[in-house]
Amino acid sequence: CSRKNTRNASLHPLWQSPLTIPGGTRQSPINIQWRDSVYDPFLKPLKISYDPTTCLHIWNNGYSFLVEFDDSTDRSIIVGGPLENQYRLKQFHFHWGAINDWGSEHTVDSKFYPAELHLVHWNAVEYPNFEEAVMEGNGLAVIGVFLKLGARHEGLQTLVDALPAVRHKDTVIEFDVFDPSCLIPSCPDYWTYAGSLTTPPLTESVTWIIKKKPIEVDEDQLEAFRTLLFTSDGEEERRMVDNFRPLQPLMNRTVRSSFH
Ligand SMILES: CCCCCNS(=O)(=O)c1cc(S(N)(=O)=O)ccc1C(=O)O
Ligand SMILES: [Zn+2]
Repeated sequence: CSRKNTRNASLHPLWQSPLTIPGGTRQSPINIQWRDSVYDPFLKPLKISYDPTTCLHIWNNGYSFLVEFDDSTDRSIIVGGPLENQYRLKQFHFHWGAINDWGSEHTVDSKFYPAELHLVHWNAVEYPNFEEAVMEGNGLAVIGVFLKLGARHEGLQTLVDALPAVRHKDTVIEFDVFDPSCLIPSCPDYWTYAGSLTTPPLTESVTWIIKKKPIEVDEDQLEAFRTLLFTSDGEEERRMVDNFRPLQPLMNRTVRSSFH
């Protein structure tokens, strides 16, 4: 995908909040320049163990659609990789574009993918709840997975089939069994860097783990994302597209890779 200068997400109504928080030194998303990333032989493989029955519901929160999980126990966790502790799965969501030329939040060598999946986890070893973890430098760990146009993704289809039920902001549907590991590439390679939430409160509390390999989804599945609405039932409809934050300055950060 080539970078389009018509990508005016920074002017998008979604981003009333400041593009970069004043004094922010580790904001997300960023461009990952492959040749500038540094192989770290001490990075461990990321261990992912999700219990599909911890899945609760899908809801449209007016930014994206989120699949939320029961994070009251350690049944769905990640450990290893760059992480000192184990982190509990809270939710996953996506960012996507109006067209296939852009949509991801992170870029690789300035290339955009049409969409990006984020699996949000929090450090339940050191913090009592998610809200507190959101405010701490090592509070969150988000796995990022790029989506590229290709073959239909059967695991994603069960999610896509539920989207009409959450078309409007603040609608929710029960979704009681789903294993999100089917959305994560089997290739173990990832980049990792210290960053932030890409939506308010934009806190600098995220250890980002960005998978090198994308997953493939087909055009119909991307189009299904674009049928969602930012707006509530009864409001003038605004299609939920381009729900990504513009790229932020790398500043004094190094992106590490788990691979040569
Ligand atoms: C207590 C305030 C939490 C705000 C952030 N919530 S979150 O689940 O971490 C999240 C992360 C992200 S992101 N892109 O992973 O930073 C996007 C949306 C949300 C959300 O709340 O919808
Ligand atoms: Zn996100």
